[in-house]
Amino acid sequence: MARVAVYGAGSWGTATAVVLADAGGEVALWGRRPELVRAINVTRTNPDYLPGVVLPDGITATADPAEAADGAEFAFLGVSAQQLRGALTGWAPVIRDDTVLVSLMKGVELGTDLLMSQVIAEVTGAGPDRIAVVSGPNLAKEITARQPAASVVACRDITVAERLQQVLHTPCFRPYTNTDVIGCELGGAVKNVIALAVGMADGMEFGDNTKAALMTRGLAETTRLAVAMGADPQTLAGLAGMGDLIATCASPLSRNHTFGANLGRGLSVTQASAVMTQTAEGVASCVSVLDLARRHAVEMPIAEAVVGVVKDGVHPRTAVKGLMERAAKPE
Ligand SMILES: NC(=O)C1=CN([C@@H]2O[C@H](COP(=O)(O)OP(=O)(O)OC[C@H]3O[C@@H](n4cnc5c(N)ncnc54)[C@H](O)[C@@H]3O)[C@@H](O)[C@H]2O)C=CC1
Ligand SMILES: O=C(CO)COP(=O)(O)O
Repeated sequence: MARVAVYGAGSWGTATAVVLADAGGEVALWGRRPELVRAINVTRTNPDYLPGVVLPDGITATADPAEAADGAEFAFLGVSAQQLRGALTGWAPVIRDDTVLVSLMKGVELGTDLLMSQVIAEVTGAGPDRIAVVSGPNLAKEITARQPAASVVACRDITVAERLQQVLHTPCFRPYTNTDVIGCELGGAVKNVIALAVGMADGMEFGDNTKAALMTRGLAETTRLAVAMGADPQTLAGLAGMGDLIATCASPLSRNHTFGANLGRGLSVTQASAVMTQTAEGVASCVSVLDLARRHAVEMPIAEAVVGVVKDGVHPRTAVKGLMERAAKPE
């Protein structure tokens, strides 16, 4: 039986703990608020993030990072991307140097433009064989309802990816291995930005043609960036790319889509932020994504339009007009 730690008792950390426990793992779920940890252990639910979902017996919550790390083969990291560096700096001293660090996050660090695997490497000094990523079309609520889903587990060391696949494999959750860590991470981070754009289109009551155009051209610009950064374009055609883009852009459960829809309906960024209780990673990461694009001389017009709306106060309708007025070009 695998002994694993999950750091972050939010929506996705908790849902991942459920998958790991369903797969037979003994799971220590670290939460930063002792009152939530107590509530999880007493009620066997996470009332703040996944109310109504009964947590399997294999999960024990703790507020002590050392207790969570004790004997863990894998440490899954599930806080919001902009908080990872600070949080991991606190946990790193208690995590054994043979524990594999697994990013659950879909964001790019502001200021450094680093992917989460790169932040993990920088903070802990771990090599590529100790850093992995889980990414794919995995909306937490559907996962905890045990609806059939697939995902990607990526590590440069395929044997580590295969072991990770085993510890996450359940009758409802089917992980595929990959060694393209950067491609998987970029697929996850950039689809959040595209989902903001699709959400805006929904909020402005545009129809499916608009959404299909944004998703398809969004995937094209994601793939351009990923290839420029050394990823395999096939990764972006898979679950961590197209798969996650479809789920996130289509689902009202997506926080990024919801945030974008509120902007499209006319809310300001401040108003849209005020009604969010969970993380919408694209809102911060769009800036780092665009930065990466500029550094790698890659055109990302949709990401640029999203940054215009989210950071520079451009009206979503003006942003659409800007996209439509771009010079005509071959596909
Ligand atoms: N919810 C979902 O369906 C999925 C989410 N993800 C990704 O997982 C990551 C986490 O998202 P969610 O769990 O959904 O967000 P969430 O908003 O539900 O939870 C975030 C968690 O991070 C914790 N946290 C925030 N700042 C912290 C800090 N400084 N120190 C320690 N803990 C801190 C919060 O207490 C909370 O437990 C994101 O990158 C998201 O893109 C990936 C796949 C699915
Ligand atoms: O990553 C997700 C699904 O795969 C969740 O998307 P949101 O963060 O937009 O809810």
